[in-house]
Amino acid sequence: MTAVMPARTTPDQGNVVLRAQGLSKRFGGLLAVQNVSFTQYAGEILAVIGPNGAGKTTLLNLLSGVYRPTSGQLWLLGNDVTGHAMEARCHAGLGRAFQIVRPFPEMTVHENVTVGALFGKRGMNLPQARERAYDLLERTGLAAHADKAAHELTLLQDKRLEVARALATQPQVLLLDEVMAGLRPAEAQEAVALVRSVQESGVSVLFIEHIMPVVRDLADRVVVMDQGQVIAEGTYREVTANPQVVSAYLGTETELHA
Ligand SMILES: Nc1ncnc2c1ncn2[C@@H]1O[C@H](COP(=O)(O)OP(=O)(O)OP(=O)(O)O)[C@@H](O)[C@H]1O
Repeated sequence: MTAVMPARTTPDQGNVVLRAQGLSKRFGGLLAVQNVSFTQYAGEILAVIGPNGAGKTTLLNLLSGVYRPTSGQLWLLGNDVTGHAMEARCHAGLGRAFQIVRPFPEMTVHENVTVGALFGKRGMNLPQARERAYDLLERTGLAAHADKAAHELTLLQDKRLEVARALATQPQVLLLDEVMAGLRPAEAQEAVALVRSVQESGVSVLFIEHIMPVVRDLADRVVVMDQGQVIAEGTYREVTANPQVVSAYLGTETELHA
């Protein structure tokens, strides 16, 4: 896969959008996430990678509020949101797009995004939400499909819809859970360009991804997890040269050096 990236937006390191401190999540006897700490800066695209079962999705569920942590704290835009439910985090500026795309299948593409706009921002009335939805369909390349039922979309269009729905909630931080999964390389490039355009619009992005060329092309910084813990953090080049990371990926199907 070749990189066709425009110049990167420089993250604002004086401005923290997301800070996790000692986050842990226990499922019975299993510590799926152990004492995870990281910081995300405004405008930054942060990737979370790691072999299967490393705890990435569980971490994302802790960030978005699907799970409460067993211990640890989370700050969003300087506010402690550790005890906040998903809806409250969404209203506070955290958006999420899921790996398994789940729009309302019988509603149109435009209606699906309108629902996102109504859900995210308190005080937005229906005409405003409908207009915002049209803007987002333009931005995500779905305008021509606005009146189709959501179930008629292709996989790539579904992913675009999921990003549009998450953006409709007006997030300052967008969480993406393997949104490139199942895409062909050319489609993944289109999805990469979309994520880059999201960042350029001022939204910080945290994403989980298994496809290493995507991580290399998109991430300003990479957090590597293995067995629930953060084992490395740095640029793509730094973490893929880290012996602990190489050893964590040894014997997996993922080709670490894209
Ligand atoms: N709800 C749950 N109940 C019990 N165990 C769970 C639950 N969710 C995840 N786990 C376990 O926690 C560990 C971490 O899983 P998680 O899905 O977070 O990893 P992952 O890094 O996202 O993996 P993958 O890359 O395969 O999606 C795994 O051992 C998994 O079986």
